[in-house]
Amino acid sequence: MAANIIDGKALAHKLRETITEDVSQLRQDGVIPHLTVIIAGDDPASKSYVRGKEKATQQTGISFDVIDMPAAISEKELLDSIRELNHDKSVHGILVQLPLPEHIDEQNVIQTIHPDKDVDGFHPVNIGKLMSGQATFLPCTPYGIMTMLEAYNISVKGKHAVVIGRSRIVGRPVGQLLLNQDATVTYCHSKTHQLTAYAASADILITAVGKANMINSEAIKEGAVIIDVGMNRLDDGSLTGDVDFSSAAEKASYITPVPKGVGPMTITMLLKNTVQAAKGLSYFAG
Ligand SMILES: NC(=O)C1=CN([C@@H]2O[C@H](COP(=O)(O)OP(=O)(O)OC[C@H]3O[C@@H](n4cnc5c(N)ncnc54)[C@H](OP(=O)(O)O)[C@@H]3O)[C@@H](O)[C@H]2O)C=CC1
Ligand SMILES: Nc1nc(=O)c2c([nH]1)NC[C@@H]1CN(c3ccc(C(=O)N[C@@H](CCC(=O)O)C(=O)O)cc3)C=[N+]21
Repeated sequence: MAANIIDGKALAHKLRETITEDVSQLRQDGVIPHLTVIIAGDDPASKSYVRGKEKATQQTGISFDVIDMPAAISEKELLDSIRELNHDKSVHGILVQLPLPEHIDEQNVIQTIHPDKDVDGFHPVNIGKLMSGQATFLPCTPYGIMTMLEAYNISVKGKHAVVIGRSRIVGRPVGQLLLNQDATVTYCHSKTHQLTAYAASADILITAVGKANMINSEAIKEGAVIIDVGMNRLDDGSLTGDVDFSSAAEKASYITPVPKGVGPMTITMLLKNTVQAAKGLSYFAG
């Protein structure tokens, strides 16, 4: 079987048209949706992701600013500037780019962002709401994945979904969203025995690890849907996912490429969450 390619970039473009209309309506109503990004240090990959977010907000009419902090910033100073943004009525969304410098406690930072401005969906209150199926900001990458599956009419109900990776920002929440939609979910991670056997039993395989080509066709069931979240920069400067795309595409029914798969959807859902924050609403996680 030759797989259908899930075109995240094209879907992202289509969704951004609706977002642009929403922003224009909000602006007519006197609300200028605004996202503030905080970045600490000068990791080139983080800088490049933030530029991607800036470009996407500009394209859709969302107002954007970035607060650049030195890597040596104290945790207290970082938390103080988040508290200031929490009180600033012109700021609807706050995103602190991860990873943070090692001396800063990531969890303290996330918990300081007001849950109503947490457009990343990382605050424990928002995670708790997601877990209990209440309205909330969904984390952008898992939200983008669910949106892609829906757009391609891929039903998850009753299917075996295997998630490789259990991070708080990708693996865990995407598994929870799949479970909310009646998939049977298995999580795999670095301590999993027989990972290949689990992967090969997946109807839907989500890889969120960060290891180039760790999954090849041997670990894929005929007709499986493959969602590759991995972003790995190779020595030649090119980007690749966790899945060996060409061999996997021979067995899968659907597959996301890297780049132009999950990445553009992540940014689109951030735009959507920011507009939603500006409207003072949140979503239903069910
Ligand atoms: N496209 C997009 O929009 C986004 C892409 N990414 C990319 O997705 C990937 C994952 O990101 P993130 O979740 O933040 O990463 P983390 O590093 O936080 O998590 C990686 C996960 O992979 C697991 N893992 C590591 N090695 C293995 C292995 N050999 N076998 C099985 N599991 C393993 C880890 O297990 P353990 O828990 O046991 O350590 C961990 O759960 C990265 O490449 C990142 O760049 C991330 C965010 C957005
Ligand atoms: N607080 C926080 N929120 C995040 O959402 C967050 C974060 N920190 N830290 C890093 C990860 C990573 N991430 C990506 C977003 C878009 C692309 C993306 O657009 N990728 C393009 C390619 C980009 C390129 O060519 O460099 C693509 O896949 O086509 C990738 C990765 C968000 N993250």
